[in-house]
Amino acid sequence: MPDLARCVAEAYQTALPHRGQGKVADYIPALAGVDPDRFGFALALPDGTVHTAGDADEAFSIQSVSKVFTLALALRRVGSSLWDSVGREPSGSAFNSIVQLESEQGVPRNPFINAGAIATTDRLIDGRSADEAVDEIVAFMRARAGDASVAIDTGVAGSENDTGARNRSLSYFMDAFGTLRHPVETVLSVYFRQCALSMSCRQLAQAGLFLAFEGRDPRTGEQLLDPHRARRINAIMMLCGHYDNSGEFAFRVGLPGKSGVGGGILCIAPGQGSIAVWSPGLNEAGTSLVGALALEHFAYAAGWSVFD
Ligand SMILES: NC(=O)CC[C@H](N)C(=O)O
Repeated sequence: MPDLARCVAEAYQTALPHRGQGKVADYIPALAGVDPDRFGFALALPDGTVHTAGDADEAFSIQSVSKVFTLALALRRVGSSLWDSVGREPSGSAFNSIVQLESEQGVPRNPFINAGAIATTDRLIDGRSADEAVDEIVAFMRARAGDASVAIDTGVAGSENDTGARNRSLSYFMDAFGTLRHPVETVLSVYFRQCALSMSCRQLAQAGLFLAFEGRDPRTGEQLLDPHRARRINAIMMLCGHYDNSGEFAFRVGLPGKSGVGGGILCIAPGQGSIAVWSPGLNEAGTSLVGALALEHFAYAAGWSVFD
């Protein structure tokens, strides 16, 4: 059994000299001002232990990492009929690409590209108001993180709404094909807010634990999702979690993961634990450069790659 506290410390120290590398996302103005030198790491274990390093308690915008949780909630709510609205193949394209939507009749490739996440959120709403859906998401994240302070950063959500031409284009294009069941602005009002959830590495790592333990929160014993659904979410994270950088991430880290343009990455080590890292400098595909480096080192040191 590896000394996990030491693996965390070593992964952090190994990636630390690279802090500040990469480019902070600036297409959402509220994210542009985040300090590029921030770097946090948290490993949550099933017995409730959390090993941390660096800025692990500072809240950041989880952005597309939220797509993992809305996928879980949508599957819980509408079951396998979700797959009428979205596929589960890697796209090989950028997170906000529109090109495949035209030739593929408005059905996005997978739930982790923006179009697919918007389609997933549409199904999660399931006839409710946007606020009711957001309340469910926030309540779920608070319960999973074990922390009632988890909240939406309304400044970031407003900024996304103000600069949301691209996401509106994706949504109206899907709407034209009949993919969406609710008005575009209702769906986007949920989507922008889920992306603007503000959480720390410690909170996020704890929130991911149920995915490492077959849909069951190992701390409370609650079965939150059918085991086969948790397994499938991990499969989609492995193949699609980093857009056109998913192959590289699997090659280097070997764990299901999901990145967000806020610089956060959630990684699931099935049967072992859940890891969250945060550092705002991104590689070209929008994945945290320093975060991926730290995860690569950690997975290697702990022997936790699913291919080990
Ligand atoms: N990759 C991301 O994190 C993108 C999320 C962002 N809110 C967007 O929709 O553009």
